[in-house]
Amino acid sequence: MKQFSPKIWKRQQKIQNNLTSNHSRDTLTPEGDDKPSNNNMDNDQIPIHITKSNLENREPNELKKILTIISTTLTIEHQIEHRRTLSKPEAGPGAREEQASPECIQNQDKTESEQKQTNKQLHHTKRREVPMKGVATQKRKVCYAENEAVTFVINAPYADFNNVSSVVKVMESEILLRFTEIEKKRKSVENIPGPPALPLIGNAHQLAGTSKEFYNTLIEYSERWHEHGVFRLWVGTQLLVGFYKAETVEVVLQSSKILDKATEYRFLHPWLGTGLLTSTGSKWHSRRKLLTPSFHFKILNDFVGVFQDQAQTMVKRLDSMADRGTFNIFSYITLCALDIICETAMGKTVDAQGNTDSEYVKCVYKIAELILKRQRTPWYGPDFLYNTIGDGKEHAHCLKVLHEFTEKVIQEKTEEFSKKQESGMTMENVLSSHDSNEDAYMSRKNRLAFLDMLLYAKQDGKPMSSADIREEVDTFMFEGHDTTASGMNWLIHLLGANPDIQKKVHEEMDSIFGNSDRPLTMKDLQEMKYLECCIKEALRIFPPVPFFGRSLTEDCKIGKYTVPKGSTVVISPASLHKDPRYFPDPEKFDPDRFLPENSRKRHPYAYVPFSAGPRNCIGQKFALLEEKAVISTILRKFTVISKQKREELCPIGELILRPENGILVELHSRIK
Ligand code: HEM
Repeated sequence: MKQFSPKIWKRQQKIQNNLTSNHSRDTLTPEGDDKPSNNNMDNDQIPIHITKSNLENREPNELKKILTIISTTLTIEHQIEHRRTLSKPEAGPGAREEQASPECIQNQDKTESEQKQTNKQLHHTKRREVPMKGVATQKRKVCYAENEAVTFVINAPYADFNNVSSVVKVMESEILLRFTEIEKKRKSVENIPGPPALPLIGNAHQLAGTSKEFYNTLIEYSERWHEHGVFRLWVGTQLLVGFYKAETVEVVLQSSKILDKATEYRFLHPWLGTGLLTSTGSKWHSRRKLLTPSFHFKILNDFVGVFQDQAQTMVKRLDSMADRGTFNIFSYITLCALDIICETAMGKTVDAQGNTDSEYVKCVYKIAELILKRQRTPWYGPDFLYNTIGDGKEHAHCLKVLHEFTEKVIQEKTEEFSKKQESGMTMENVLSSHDSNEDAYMSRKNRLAFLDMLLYAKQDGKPMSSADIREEVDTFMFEGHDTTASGMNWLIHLLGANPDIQKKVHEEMDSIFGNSDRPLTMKDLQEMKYLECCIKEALRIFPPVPFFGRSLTEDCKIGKYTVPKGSTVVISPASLHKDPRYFPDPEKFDPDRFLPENSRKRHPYAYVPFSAGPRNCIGQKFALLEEKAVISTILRKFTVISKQKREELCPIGELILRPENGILVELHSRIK
């Protein structure tokens, strides 16, 4: 028979008071006597019964409260109390395990803090873990997972006592709670239009096809429910709400509260950690503040030299394809973009264009493919399963290669940086020595990279750790090359399919460069006004990031609809950008839409290829400059003829929007 100390009893009372505030007391009373001092209980019972019948009639919020109270009050201390009791030989079923732990019994010679420490360690090592979906208990807290797709482990406080029946009861009530919550959620969003959902799997079966089908389904739904501005889907028990009208998108993107990324981004964590793209809360805030100066105009000015050099390398490769019929230009542009981001992010050339066998380059592509596959394959979710299968092993190999590469570069740069610091160089000196001469071509030796800026950056007076730096460098590598590559490829198709528009770009190039083949400068890029309209229009028709997601941390009101907390919001620029109210004849490639006089009055959230609001793309200026530099270098030299019709392009909405069949073109040398 167990004895409970007055302290524990107080906790019991607290639970009881909370539980019985609205309901009849007899359903939830602790077993045994009501009195603190003689509170006898059966060994294989926990002090409180939590059964379906006494939870069934409660509101989900109340249920949640009850379970939170129970787990916060049954603390480590409580368990230690149990251990002490159980360590007595007559203690019953749990006794054997505890007898082997004489340290459990309070040692009078130890100070209180030493004792606490010992108990803590004990608790930690002896704790048994009961796997369970949908809820996590960490020491004192029950955290409710907002996304049922995640599997958590409940470190059930009772598990230490071989008290299986009690654990089962807790689990039963948790499962009941989840179902009650989901049912309530389903009812509350019934008025949001969407396809009928099956029990448990929801609409997962409709989304389970290829990336192309997935993309097409989302586009189709946004067209079907266009006038509502939202549609809902259930992926298992997770609610996804699509937003694709300027008025609804604005509510999410302008909010300073809806800043958390959707849970699907967690598969990027092994590679990118929680860098700027994937972090949340105060970490994101401070990183964003810290990294913004890295996109300073003076730094971007240095990058023009990189754009120029890499675009020249690409044009040399394209020379061998010119005037020779149709070929796929996709990988030429993509490898150029990869070389650009390597050099600008790390100050290192990987020569992807010259060395397509590079292990690093292969792993960059492979890991993106593996991440995407994992996002769409529910059983690939749990790490312990994923790590044992072929894809998981390949993923681990790629991670090793990618991280080792960035770590090596960071180490080399850190050594260089230490030398510079010894000679008294500061961030201010560096920036002032990089006077923004828009007309100058910066030689490779003098260029700065993002990594240099990160080494100089200080957070609360302290430099960033090399792990922090790696997160950000890897994030730039991921976010900063496929996106621009996608944008440039679609643009090349559109220019090649619209000779009149291409002619205007040629005229603009000729007016800036004449017959000269001199290197381009920042000033030249700023003069490319018409090309900029073309780039923006291509980003409208084919947004490189076709969807992005946020997780709602509170209910979100959209007109007559309430999208509940915990839902994933999917913003779809791919659908948003085709709204005929803002873009009449939306499929038409018409760069004039972006002339200042035509875009001034447009709804600010009708066009968001770089997202918008506080979590917009930090690299958008960089991206526009890079696209101008690369495309202008191609068009100074060649005329492009597209060899595909629009319907033959088959866009696939993966992590980025890419053409299923590549971009088939003919290049003809320009005779000026
Ligand atoms: C055409 C090219 C690009 C497009 C269309 C694009 C688009 C986007 C979009 C839509 C987001 C928001 C994603 C989300 O909320 O999940 C984003 C975020 C971001 N982008 Fe870009 N991007 C481009 C180029 C770049 C480049 C070149 C860099 C870096 C050099 C970059 C770095 C980032 C980072 C770090 C974020 C996260 C920002 C934050 O959460 O504070 N992007 N980008």
